[in-house]
Amino acid sequence: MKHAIYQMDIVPGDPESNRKHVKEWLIKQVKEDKPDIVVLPEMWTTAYTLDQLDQIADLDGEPTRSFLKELAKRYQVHIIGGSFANKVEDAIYNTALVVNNEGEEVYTYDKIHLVPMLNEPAYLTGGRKQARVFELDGIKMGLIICYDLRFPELARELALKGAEVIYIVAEWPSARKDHWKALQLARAIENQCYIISSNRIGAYDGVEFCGMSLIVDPWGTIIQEGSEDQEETLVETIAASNVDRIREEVPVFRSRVPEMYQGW
Ligand SMILES: O=C(O)CCC(=O)C(=O)O
Repeated sequence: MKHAIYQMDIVPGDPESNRKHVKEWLIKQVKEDKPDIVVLPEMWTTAYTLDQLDQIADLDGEPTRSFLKELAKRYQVHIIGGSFANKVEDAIYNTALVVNNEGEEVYTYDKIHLVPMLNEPAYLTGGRKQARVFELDGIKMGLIICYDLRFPELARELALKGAEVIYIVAEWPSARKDHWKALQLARAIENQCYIISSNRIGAYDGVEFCGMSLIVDPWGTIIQEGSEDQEETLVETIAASNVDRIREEVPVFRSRVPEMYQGW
């Protein structure tokens, strides 16, 4: 499955302009080197303009949901649609959306863990729906959002539900870039699955973001790594058969003793 991961910069507080930018990028990708699936970063419509979200967040997923569905259908590409601020009644969620290449919504997820360091809990509501595994082209996939990466329980839960690939959509700051990389390697090694991330570059409100989008294979080897400061696209074809091979070679899942980890 050929991936194109977009490590993009984001215009703060201007969803229209970011949607236009993503559309132009996708059309170019499809023309040059058609991917099967594309991946966008966290909060790519607005960036972390938390104090403006009440005015500029999507309402019940619109218009970003229709925008992504239309793009996916027209260009016949699956879209891991990063995440966007999404107002539902009085609450604003950090919502991720996945659509298939027929323009159908296959998964939606609200970021569970909110970031105290960015004051997220003052503006956003944490998701309380269980993360699920979804399937595209016969590959089982999970998705987490940025700070969720620090909670191994969540990635493990997805792996136990069968995820062969876990996507991470992020706006991860440069100040903690070593954690960004190390945690992704750990999640790939311990869960023996692909970890594929899209992180923004650029800066907002004094916070710099570190790019370094990654494709890590189920052995924990980095097969692609984005730069720290350039908009760029990582293109890579992955084969889910590597997951089974590595799980046979080092049979961690068969060696688990779950009754010893209760209370996790
Ligand atoms: O955990 C971190 O250090 C960064 C998390 C973050 O920036 C986010 O979830 O948006």
